[in-house]
Amino acid sequence: MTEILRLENVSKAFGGIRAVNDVSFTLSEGEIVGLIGPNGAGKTTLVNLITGVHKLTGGKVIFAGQDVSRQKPFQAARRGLARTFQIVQPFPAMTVLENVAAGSLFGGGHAAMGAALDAARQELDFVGLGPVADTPAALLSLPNRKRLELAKSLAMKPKVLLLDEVNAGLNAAEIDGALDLIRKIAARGITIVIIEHLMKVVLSVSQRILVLHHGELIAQGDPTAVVNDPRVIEAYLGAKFAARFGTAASTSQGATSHV
Ligand SMILES: Nc1ncnc2c1ncn2[C@@H]1O[C@H](COP(=O)(O)OP(=O)(O)OP(=O)(O)O)[C@@H](O)[C@H]1O
Repeated sequence: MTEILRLENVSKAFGGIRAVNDVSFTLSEGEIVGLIGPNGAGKTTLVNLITGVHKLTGGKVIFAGQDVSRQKPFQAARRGLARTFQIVQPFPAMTVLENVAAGSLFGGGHAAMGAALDAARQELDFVGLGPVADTPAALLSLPNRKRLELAKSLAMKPKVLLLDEVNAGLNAAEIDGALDLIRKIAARGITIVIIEHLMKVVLSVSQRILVLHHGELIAQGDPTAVVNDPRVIEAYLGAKFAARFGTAASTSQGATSHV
């Protein structure tokens, strides 16, 4: 598989707090990777480091072979590093279509309005919002606002898409729909990093899982092996969870790596 993103010993300190500490991993084109860890583990900070929102205290971010450690957020977006936010905030008075076209213009996918609107229509059809393209964004339901957020990111022509709790607040059926869409996005060759607290969801969609704890990457690997990893159980999952979900452990022992 072709490498698209590599973090080398990435760190971020806020004063005395080491929010991210010496984290290294690589992502391949088109893979879906779950990023998990307790509250305050450093997940959102890591996304902010990858997308140029925060300056690195140490280490390097390499995107498509290029050192992008010092990039600004707009440069990250234009390169194809897109992200969604925990709280979805569309421009409420603009239509659904206009919101997505704005994403396309910002991301540099299309410089001209006509081309941006065409791309926006395509992405709205892809996420299933074609029929409500001319509706003001304020009138969308929560699941549809989340789809809108995805369409906006896709209009930026991303190569890597970082999804920060994209399923929060959705019911089981809505989550299934969102996961189908995430798989369809990955099938286009876009790499997906999904931050998610619902383990059932992470396990059903991720090909690989990264575990952060106190800013450190304590394990990475195959989902079954990760949920059976004693360090991950102790730091995050708890023994009760492991007993429920970890039964297939013996088949893939050794697939995690401690770092
Ligand atoms: N801008 C900031 N200034 C100071 N400290 C920060 C800042 N952003 C994050 N932190 C601290 O860095 C640590 C990691 O926070 P972060 O939000 O990245 O964790 P998280 O894993 O995303 O948590 P959650 O699951 O609750 O969203 C926390 O101790 C947090 O208080």
